Amino acid sequence: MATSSSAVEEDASQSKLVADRYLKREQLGEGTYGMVFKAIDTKTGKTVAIKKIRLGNYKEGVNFTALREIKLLKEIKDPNIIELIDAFPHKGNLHLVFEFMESDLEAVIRDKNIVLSPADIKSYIQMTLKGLAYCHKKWILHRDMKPNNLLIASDGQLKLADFGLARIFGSPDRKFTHQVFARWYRAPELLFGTKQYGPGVDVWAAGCIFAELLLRRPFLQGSSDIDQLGKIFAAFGTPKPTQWPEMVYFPDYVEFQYFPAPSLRSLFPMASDDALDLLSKMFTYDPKARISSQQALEHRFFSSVPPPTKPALLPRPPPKGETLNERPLDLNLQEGPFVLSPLRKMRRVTVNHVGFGGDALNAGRGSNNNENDKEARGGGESGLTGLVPMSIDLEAMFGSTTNLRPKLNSVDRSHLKRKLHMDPEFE
Ligand SMILES: Nc1ncnc2c1ncn2[C@@H]1O[C@H](COP(=O)(O)OP(=O)(O)OP(=O)(O)O)[C@@H](O)[C@H]1O
Repeated sequence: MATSSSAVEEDASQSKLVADRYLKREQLGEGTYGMVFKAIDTKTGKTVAIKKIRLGNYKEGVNFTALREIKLLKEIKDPNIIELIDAFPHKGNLHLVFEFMESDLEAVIRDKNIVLSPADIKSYIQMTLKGLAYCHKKWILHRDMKPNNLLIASDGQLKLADFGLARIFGSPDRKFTHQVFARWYRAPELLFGTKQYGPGVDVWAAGCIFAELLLRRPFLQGSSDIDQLGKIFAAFGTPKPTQWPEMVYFPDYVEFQYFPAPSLRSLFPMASDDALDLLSKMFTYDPKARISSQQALEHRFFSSVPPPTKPALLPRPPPKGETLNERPLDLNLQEGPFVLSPLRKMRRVTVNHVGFGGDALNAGRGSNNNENDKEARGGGESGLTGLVPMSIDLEAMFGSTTNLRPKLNSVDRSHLKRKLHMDPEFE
């Protein structure tokens, strides 16, 4: 996304120059480590994203190890890893400058106008695994893989963002509202509190992202670490010590009621046999037996038909910051004219998607209640429509699994707030 030199000059008069090089533009958002701003790199004319990391949280400042690791990150060059262009301290904050990315995988998954074909899903998950394999080869773990950390460039390339930051700046604090969602991608060994983990944690998370691409909603949405484990065990069966001998020695190990594994096919009815085989290997409990990112790339899923879609041809949401005005007018998205005569009937009909194909008509819901609307649109939490068949709801299938999963159906309010862009404090 290059900017002409005249545009740079014009901008220079309006915006603030940071570190004598970057013209600061609007704020893009705030994440675990601090604010992110859009900026123009006057040296290259390119648009960049600057992550401003609050050093106040790191009492001794960034130590030498951290600086050495940041230097290492700058040397990572791979088409599926976001490029760290520059790093510098400014006014007590550390600034990390990254290439600017138009979108992210979370936006793709949530965009109801996007239909993802099996070839598209294959392409997105292949790019994810390629980025992971590159870093794992260099012994760098991500540790915080989730769809909004998988950014998408204007040429369709998916790039892993925030690589290595968890190691440098410490594991993100799960107290932050925006971090709660990362739990859904956490491997069972992390949930059991082990401090000795490896690249398998990223492979597990990639498996969750693969599942989310297939289902178009987060796969296992735990409301606490224990609930997350319960949901994992309801999906894949409670692990037996013979299956995963180290499990019982983990610091936070708790014994769960035995629950047999349902068939993977019942969870992902539309996935190919190859996709299911790869998923089962990514979701192997014992991290030592779990498939590696490189082995996953070599799995027959990627060589069987259909071939993965070329990145440039992948369906993508409109770039960030693009307003509806810039898109073709869609009358379905607009409010129609008001009715001036008294209403005879205040009734609205919405369609509720239940499981796959089990649509039920749901009449008379209030139109101003976001949560009701979301629920009515199907899936509760994610509010996704049945663009692709939804998976079977585990509880609906297996009846009472409440011992395993105490809050299976509870809607995560903070997630809703985030998805609806509401203030986390809002009640
Ligand atoms: N390289 C980038 N290009 C464009 N936008 C970016 C880039 N990096 C981050 N952003 C945007 O800035 C915002 C904050 O990003 P950040 O990565 O700090 O947190 P997050 O991904 O929202 O949450 P978390 O910290 O939990 O991962 C998000 O909207 C993100 O899409």
